[in-house]
Amino acid sequence: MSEESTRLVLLLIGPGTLAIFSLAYLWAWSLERKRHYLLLFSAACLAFSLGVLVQIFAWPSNLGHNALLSNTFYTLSVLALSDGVLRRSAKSFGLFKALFLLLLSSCLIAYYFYVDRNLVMRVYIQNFGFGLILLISALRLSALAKARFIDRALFWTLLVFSLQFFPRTILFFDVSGTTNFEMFGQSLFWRTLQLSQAVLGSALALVILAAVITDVIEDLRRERDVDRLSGVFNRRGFDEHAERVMNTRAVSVAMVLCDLDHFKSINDRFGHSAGDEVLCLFGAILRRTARKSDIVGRVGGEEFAILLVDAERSDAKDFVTRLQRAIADTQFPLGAAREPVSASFGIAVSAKNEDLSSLFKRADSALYQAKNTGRNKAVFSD
Ligand SMILES: Nc1nc2c(ncn2[C@@H]2O[C@H](COP(=O)(O)OP(=O)(O)OP(=O)(O)O)[C@@H](O)[C@H]2O)c(=O)[nH]1
Repeated sequence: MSEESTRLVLLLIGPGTLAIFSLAYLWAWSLERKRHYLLLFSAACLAFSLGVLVQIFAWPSNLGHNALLSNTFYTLSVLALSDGVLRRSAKSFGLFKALFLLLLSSCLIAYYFYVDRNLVMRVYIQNFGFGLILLISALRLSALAKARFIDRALFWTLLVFSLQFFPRTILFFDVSGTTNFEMFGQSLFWRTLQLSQAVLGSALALVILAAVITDVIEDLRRERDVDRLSGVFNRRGFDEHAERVMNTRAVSVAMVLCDLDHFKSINDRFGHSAGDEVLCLFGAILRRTARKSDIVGRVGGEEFAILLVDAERSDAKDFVTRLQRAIADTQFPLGAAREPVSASFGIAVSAKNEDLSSLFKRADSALYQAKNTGRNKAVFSD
C-alpha cells in the first residue's frame, strides 16, 4: 500500500468509527422510538463524520465552500450532541438558540474567509465555540456528577471532551504555526485534532451508548417490578428489594401488612374502575406517607406491604397512625355519599436474624387477627 493510501486509511478511521456509532444509535432508536434523543446522537455522529470527510476529500474543491460546508456539519454535530445529552435528562438546548449559533458560526467563518482571510481566526472560532457549547451543556448536567455511575461517567467524559478543545487548539495550532490552508491537512494541529476526535469522540459515543443501554434496562426492570395501577412495587419487586435490605443492613425493620376492608363490596357497588381508582389513590397515600428508604409494594389484590427500614415498634405505630389519618382525609371517588374507606393492619417488628419470609408470616397472622376482630384496626405480632 502506498504511503498516500495508508495516510488516507488512517484518516478515515475516525469518521468511519463515528459512522458506525451513528448506525448503532439509529438501530437503538428503531427499538426504543420514544427516546427521540437517540436520533440526535445518530445525527451528531453522522454530521461530524461528514464534516471530516468533506475536509479529507476536499469536496467541494472551492476552499471557501469547503470551509463553510464542513463548519456547518461540525456545528450541527456539536449542537445535536448537546441537545441529545440535555434531552436525555429532560432538558433541551433550544431550537432558536441552536439556529442562531449555526448562523453566527457560518457568518464568522464566511467573514474570515471572504472578507478578512484568516485561518487562525477560523480555527479558534470553531474550536473555542464548540468547546464552549459543550462545556455549557456539561455544566447544565452537573447534577449527573452525583447520580448513578454511568451518569457520572457521562458527565465527566463530556466535560473532558469539551475542555480539550481549548488547550489542544492553543498548544498545537500555535506550535504548528500553520496559517496556510493548503498546508493545513499536513499540520500537527490537524493530526492531533483527528487523533483526539477519534479517541475522545469514540469514548464519548461509547459512554453515551452505555448510558442509553442502562436507561433501557432500568426502564424494563421498573416495568417488571412496579405495579402500574398503584405505582408501588409489585410482589416480585417488593420481595427483591426487601430481601436486599434485610441481607445488607443490620438494622431493625418492621413489616406492615395492610388490607383494604370490604373491597369486594366497593367493586360490587361502585364498579371495578372505581375499585381501581381506590387502589391508585391508596398507592399514592402509601408513597407519600412512607420514607424514601422504606419499601412499599402491592402484594395482593387489595393488600399492600411496607417494610419500614430502621424502625422499632413505636415507629411502626406512628407510621400506621399517620396512614390511618391520611386514609380518613382522602376523598375516594365512591358516589355522592363519599363512602369512607378503611384498612386493617398487621405489624411485625424483626427479631434478631429473622428472615423476610418469617417476618412476613408473622405480620400476615397479625393482619388475619385484625380482620377477624372487627377490621379498621392495627394488630401487632408478639
Ligand atoms: N378493582 C379491582 N379489584 C381487585 C383488584 N384485585 C383484586 N380485586 C378484588 O378485590 C376483592 C377482594 O375481596 P376479598 O378478598 O373478599 O376481600 P374484602 O372484600 O376486602 O374483604 P375483607 O378483606 O375481609 O375486608 C375481590 O373482589 C377482587 O376481585 C384490582 O386490581 N382492581
